[in-house]
Amino acid sequence: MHSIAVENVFKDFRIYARPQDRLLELLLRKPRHRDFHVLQDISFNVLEGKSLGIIGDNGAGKSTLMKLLVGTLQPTRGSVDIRGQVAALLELGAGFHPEFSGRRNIYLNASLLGVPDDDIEALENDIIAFSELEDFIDQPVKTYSSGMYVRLAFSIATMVRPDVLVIDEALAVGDIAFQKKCVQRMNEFRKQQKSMVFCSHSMYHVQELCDTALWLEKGRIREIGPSEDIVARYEDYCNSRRVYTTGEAHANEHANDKVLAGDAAEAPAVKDCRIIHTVMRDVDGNEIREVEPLQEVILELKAEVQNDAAHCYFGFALMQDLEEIVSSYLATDRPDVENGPFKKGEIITVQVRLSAMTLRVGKFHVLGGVADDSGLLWYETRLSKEITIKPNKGLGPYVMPSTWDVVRDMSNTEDQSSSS
Ligand SMILES: Nc1ncnc2c1ncn2[C@@H]1O[C@H](COP(=O)(O)OP(=O)(O)OP(=O)(O)O)[C@@H](O)[C@H]1O
Repeated sequence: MHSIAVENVFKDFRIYARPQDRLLELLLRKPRHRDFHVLQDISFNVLEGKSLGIIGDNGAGKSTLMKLLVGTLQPTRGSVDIRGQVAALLELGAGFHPEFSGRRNIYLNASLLGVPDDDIEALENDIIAFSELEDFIDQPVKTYSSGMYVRLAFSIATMVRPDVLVIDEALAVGDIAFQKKCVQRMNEFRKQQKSMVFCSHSMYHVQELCDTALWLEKGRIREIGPSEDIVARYEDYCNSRRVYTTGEAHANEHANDKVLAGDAAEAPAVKDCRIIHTVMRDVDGNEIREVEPLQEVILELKAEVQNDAAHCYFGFALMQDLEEIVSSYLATDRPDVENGPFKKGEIITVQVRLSAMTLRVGKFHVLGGVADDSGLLWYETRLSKEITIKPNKGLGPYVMPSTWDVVRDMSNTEDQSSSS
């Protein structure tokens, strides 16, 4: 059964060239606006217990869609149906009264979400503890920083145990430690078979937290499907665009090549190489998502060459929390590793064999990357799926290959002296 059903939704905003046109339109009853089609023909379902990520460029219409879901905006056409109690975390500070203290706002918000006063009393301490705002909870929220606002709003929205949680980009505001807590809380929420819609520019969080992802482009659904696939294709699209911007010099160089080759009418320059996948394999070549400490493993990226005479420099990194590189392996430092020139259409498989996996605990991703010939612009990157280190005995984050030796010198023992 679905908890959210969106059918053929359109949303237009009226744009007035001058503020007074709005009034004139009312008075003269003649249109003085133009319609801006922010969302067009949006349809999707979220099944009970499932989570949907909404991704897309700035201005694609994500926040507008979230507001339609929670009912703060009405669609111009089409229908939105949500079953059950919805808690939302949308615009910063929305739903808070700025003059009230954090504590009063807990009551205000929770009762708006339909929680009876007695229940709010029981939740109050947990909400405050989760938000870590004990010292500020009796201050008016207008004195809060944006991070403090989000802490309180997130704590309230998740603590009141709604059926559907709608969160717009909230994680970006908090610090890393609080982000981790939020992700944990959202995962617990999923385990309780509640539904969630989560809008974010963090592809990592969308991949980790959402079953399905919806890619909005200029107000229309470009793709919807398993979050891993959609995120990968969106990253591909972003990477190719990044080449045109941060890699302008590089792209121009190729554009010039084409002009010189008499091929001026060709489409804009494309990046030299596109990564098809990044995976970790065991020594028998099987893809693995779990690894034992000290296991011999292979990091692999597969790429397609998209331009003739391309020089590509490959690299890998093991990433924990996607913030921290724990080790890297870069061909830019290694003249012995093949770097081309490659031919357009070639499929290249690059492997690095690690004789021992020295991480002892936790989860990580393998990041595969391709740099241009300057070695400075990593214009294409692709993450593997999450890989877990199998539980094992020991302490500390690392394990090193080791051998033991015990040497016994018996020359001073009694046995030795009596026998001599
Ligand atoms: N009330 C409004 N009146 C007119 N235009 C609006 C209104 N609200 C949003 N828009 C426009 O609608 C488009 C989509 O905005 P929206 O905030 O939904 O995008 P978004 O995908 O959430 O962007 P971002 O990633 O930057 O947050 C933008 O061009 C924005 O300027």
